[in-house]
Amino acid sequence: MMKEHNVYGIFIPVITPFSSDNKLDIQSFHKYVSHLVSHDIQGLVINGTTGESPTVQWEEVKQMVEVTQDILTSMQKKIPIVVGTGTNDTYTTVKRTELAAELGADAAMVVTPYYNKPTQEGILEHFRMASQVGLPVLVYEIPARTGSRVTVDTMRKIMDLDGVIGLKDSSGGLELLSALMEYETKPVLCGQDEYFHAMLCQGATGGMLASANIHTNRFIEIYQRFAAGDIHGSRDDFKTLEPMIHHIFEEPAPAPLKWLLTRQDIIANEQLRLPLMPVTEGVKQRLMEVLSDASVYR
Ligand SMILES: O=C(O)C1=N[C@H](C(=O)O)C[C@H](O)C1
Repeated sequence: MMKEHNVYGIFIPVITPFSSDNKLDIQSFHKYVSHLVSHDIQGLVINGTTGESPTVQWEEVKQMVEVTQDILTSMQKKIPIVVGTGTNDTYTTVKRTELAAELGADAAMVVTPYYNKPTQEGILEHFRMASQVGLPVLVYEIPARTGSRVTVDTMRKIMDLDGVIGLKDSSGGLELLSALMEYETKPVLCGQDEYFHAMLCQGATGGMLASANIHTNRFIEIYQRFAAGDIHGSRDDFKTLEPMIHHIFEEPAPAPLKWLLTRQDIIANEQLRLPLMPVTEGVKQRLMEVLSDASVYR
């Protein structure tokens, strides 16, 4: 199981590949995860936003976790598998966190409850219940998607819960992170790709970055250069990736990413489940402008 000291470096949130008839394409998943695991990544996240969690069934999550475990065993790699278990219903979140623990996941990623707009007290209780399951919990704060924002005060209380090992901060700026850094806090991963370098400078211990599915080694190098103290060099490297990151998030995720992975022949199909739609020609064009063919296939 994951511990606080494992919350650093580059975590890759994986996409969920579908066939053209909208079934889980487990063959593509196998090829794709084997490719990712061949890089020096710190961990994988199944059923995150990038994994299209709102339209993925638990049975499919189970299959993806099992295939990932098989791949890690056969490649003799030991990296944590984090599973997204959070919903806007505390009972279901607890149930899913229990199921993830039974599956042998190393941690659960629990998003702030969305849509029903709970009070700060309700949000704290939600995380208290999830953290009592016994599987380490990574808190996932993403107000732009959830419709609720956790205050610094509440986040500090959540981070103090025994079963919580860290935060994935997709809060949309540096305010939450800098406020937490004023106190002793558990590790925080950047979950907002365009702020990756800025958040490292502010004290983040790494990133959970959908865009690191592409140019994975460059993201790892940026992290490693930063960790070795080369702030300016790592920033200059990161700047070269910013246009790609911008276009990967120009339309709802993970449509642009699925298209790129299909182009790279890593997955068979860019299919998404409705209501998500395939990436438009305009974004494809702009992505191709910033990624020469040679660099896309790197
Ligand atoms: O997969 C995720 O979960 C991620 N969520 C963030 C978002 O939805 O904006 C971005 C991050 O790159 C991955």
